[in-house]
Amino acid sequence: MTSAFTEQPLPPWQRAVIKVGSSLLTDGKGGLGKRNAAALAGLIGHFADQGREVLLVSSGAVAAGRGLLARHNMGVIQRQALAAIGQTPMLALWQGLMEQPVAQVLLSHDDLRNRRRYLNAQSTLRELLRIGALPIINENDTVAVAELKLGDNDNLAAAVATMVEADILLIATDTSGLFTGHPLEDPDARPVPKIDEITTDIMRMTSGGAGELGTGGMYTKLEAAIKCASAGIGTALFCGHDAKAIAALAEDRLLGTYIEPHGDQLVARKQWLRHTPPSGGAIRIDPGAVEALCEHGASLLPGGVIGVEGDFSRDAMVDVLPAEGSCRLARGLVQYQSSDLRRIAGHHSSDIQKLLGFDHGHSVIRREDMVLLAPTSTAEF
Ligand SMILES: Nc1ncnc2c1ncn2[C@@H]1O[C@H](COP(=O)(O)OP(=O)(O)O)[C@@H](O)[C@H]1O
Ligand SMILES: N[C@@H](CCC(=O)OP(=O)(O)O)C(=O)O
Repeated sequence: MTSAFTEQPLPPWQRAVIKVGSSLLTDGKGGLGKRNAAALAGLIGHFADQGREVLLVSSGAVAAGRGLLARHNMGVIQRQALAAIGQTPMLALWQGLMEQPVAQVLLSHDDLRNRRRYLNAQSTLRELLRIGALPIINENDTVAVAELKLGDNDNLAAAVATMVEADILLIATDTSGLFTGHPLEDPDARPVPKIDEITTDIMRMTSGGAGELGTGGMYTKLEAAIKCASAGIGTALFCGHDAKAIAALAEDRLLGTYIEPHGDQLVARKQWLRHTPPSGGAIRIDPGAVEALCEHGASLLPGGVIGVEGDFSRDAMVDVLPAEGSCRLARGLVQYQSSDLRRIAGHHSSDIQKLLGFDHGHSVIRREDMVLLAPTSTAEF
């Protein structure tokens, strides 16, 4: 077998989701071990020093619980109980290694399917990044009934990457990347450094299943990569206990497998925004806001809103119109429902909390949620 991957450059990124598998966080005796976590924490700290944003999806709660209670042959309920026991030590492990505050975020399948809970999770994650905390995300194993369990953190990591519009998903596991067959069972297995598109032949390479401590093996990692690719996000698989692979990442190089996204994330998102069905609602804005949007590519703030037409909910697709006339300037996903927007229209963003008693952020429509339509716009999109 040719076991060696060679280094390749990674595309530039500003926001990453890093997923760490259980196998990397154990000590060989069934409990938590900190050696690999320390190296990965160092890498995350290095990225933070560079001003880049990282969210961590960490497995290891069940493994940590099992280390404390030495249980074997577990069914779902036993795993859920052990996850509840192990979640705190797992989080404490990371907190002990990080300089920045860590934030526990437990998500379930339900949270991702329910629009309101999804949006709240999204806002909280964005706020955590804004204040410089490290979100540490795991599945909420205790409440997830078997048929609604996400089941593996690879797919959870892809959902989080899409939710926060990450530029890249970095998956740390116990093998150097994808091989053409199971690296321990297939003597002819060769490394696969780069994948343009995940085909059924590529999925078949993962039939060997997971390692002793993992859940989905390479199969769920490729599933995650497929989800990310269609959202314009690249995925990198690397070995989290290989010092060379970690050193390479610190220099924006990859020793492992890179799975290309299908297209430019921004273009894909703007395309999606352009074609999302309208809610029938509209927002009228003053000339200063027209200039900010169309010439400077700014977000729409409440101060520039002079009229709200129709009734719409938070996250509805609304048209943005000038003070008079029906020529649409832009369209976008609104952060405040129409009744709340009427109350904050014309006010400074810093007054939102006082006026509404809550705050979904300082913008009415965030730049990344908006697409410009006016032919005279000089701002991008
Ligand atoms: N084609 C393949 N290439 C590499 N690893 C594979 C392949 N097929 C199965 N595997 C297994 O997948 C394991 C990694 O997945 P998993 O055990 O779920 O790890 P994690 O805990 O990091 O999620 C590897 O250790 C290996 O045993
Ligand atoms: N939520 C579980 C992790 C499940 C999981 O996907 O594990 P892994 O395949 O090691 O990433 C735990 O914390 O133990």
